[in-house]
Amino acid sequence: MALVAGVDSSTQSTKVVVCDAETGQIVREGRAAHPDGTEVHPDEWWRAFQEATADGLLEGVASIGVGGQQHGMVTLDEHDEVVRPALLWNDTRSAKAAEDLIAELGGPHEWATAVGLVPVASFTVTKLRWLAEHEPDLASRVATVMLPHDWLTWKLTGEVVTDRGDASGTGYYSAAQGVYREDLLTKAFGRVPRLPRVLAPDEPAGRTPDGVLVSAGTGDNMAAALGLGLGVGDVVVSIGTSGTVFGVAGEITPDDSGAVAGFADATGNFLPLVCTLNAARVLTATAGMLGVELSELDAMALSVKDAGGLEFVPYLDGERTPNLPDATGSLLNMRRDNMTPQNVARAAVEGMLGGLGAGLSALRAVGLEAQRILLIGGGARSAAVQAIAPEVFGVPVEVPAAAEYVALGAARQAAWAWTGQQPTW
Ligand SMILES: Nc1ncnc2c1ncn2[C@@H]1O[C@H](COP(=O)(O)OP(=O)(O)O)[C@@H](O)[C@H]1O
Ligand SMILES: O=C(CO)[C@@H](O)[C@H](O)COP(=O)(O)O
Repeated sequence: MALVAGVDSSTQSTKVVVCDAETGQIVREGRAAHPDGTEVHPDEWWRAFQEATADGLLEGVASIGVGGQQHGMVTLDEHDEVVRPALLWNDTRSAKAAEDLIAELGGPHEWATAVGLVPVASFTVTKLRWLAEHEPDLASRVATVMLPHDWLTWKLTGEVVTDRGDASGTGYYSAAQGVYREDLLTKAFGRVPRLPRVLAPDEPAGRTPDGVLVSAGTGDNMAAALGLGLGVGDVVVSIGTSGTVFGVAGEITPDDSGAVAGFADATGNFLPLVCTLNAARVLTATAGMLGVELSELDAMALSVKDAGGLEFVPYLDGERTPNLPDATGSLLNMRRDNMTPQNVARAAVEGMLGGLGAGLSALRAVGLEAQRILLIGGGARSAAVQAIAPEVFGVPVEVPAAAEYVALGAARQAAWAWTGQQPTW
């Protein structure tokens, strides 16, 4: 049986699936945790990849693809050594750099038109400006800039390559035109370091020393879209470390408000996407505060029909959409009669989903149709999330069989690169 593998190197962990190349059936899986924090040395992702694939997990695999958390700034010096730990998508220290870059180009509309997004701290371009301003000695050593999935692909193949999906999240790549905007990178960083070559969706990146083919890889949300085989009218809500709401569009959908990022997908289309900083970890933090397991949090939230007037503003890690990097969370409208653990549990689920509901409205405002929601990610396993989501979104919500859709999408891309045909599974 011919095998392909897909990797999801996301914020909290690495997951690997090995599939039958013809049917897509999963035959083996592995996983390993990443360290916590918004600044992580890329070696940790390589360690996690090796741990997740230990004991022959990749034995017999002909082709492998890597999906990775978007936007993280990986910097290499002229000897290909990592210059500093990567700043991740959820690191908000470059919020001021984002504001400055917006002003310097003439406003949000100019950015949305140039690269399909309006800078916020998450995007690579703002992290590079931060580096140039705050760590000029390190900045001067930077020879190459890449993203987390590019770095893993490079570790596997030695090739400095990326795909248009992940490149579209940098803030210096125009997916609409298929070109790097070196002028914007120069504005942010003062010069243009070596950038990964952007591969076509089915173009292989290269081979591992053992001869395994490696596909282009992509960002984790693009890989999830590929894994789900998204169609028109489908909107995905992913509840992982980030909360994302996205769908496939045939054309770029610029949004001057900055709520919707006009990313590219992994097939040649676009992937308008709204991202919040506070998703599954709102539930884990609330469960921790209440001293209960996640399953008990679900039971508590479902034991009441509403939160009794409590409103949980879930900005525990600051927020990206809306752009409030320094915000904190709040529990509002407390009264002696409504301060029960059950109401707090319910308010946490409602508050977290509320941010994603606002994301759905923002997607509709740029013209994306939403006939149904597909709910995925670790947080989609929550019974309370599954039950309350239809009320919040106002459209039918389907929960596909629990699976690692990012890793599956990466495996599907690996099969595509290997056979030259998009797999039918
Ligand atoms: N049953 C559950 N209820 C709520 N949250 C869950 C449940 N199972 C897993 N999670 C949470 O999902 C998150 C991991 O989701 P995942 O999509 O793998 O994240 P990421 O891709 O960002 O690493 C963790 O924060 C974990 O606590
Ligand atoms: O920044 C974004 C999307 O723009 C995030 O969605 C990251 O791609 C991280 O994803 P998860 O680890 O939460 O899956």
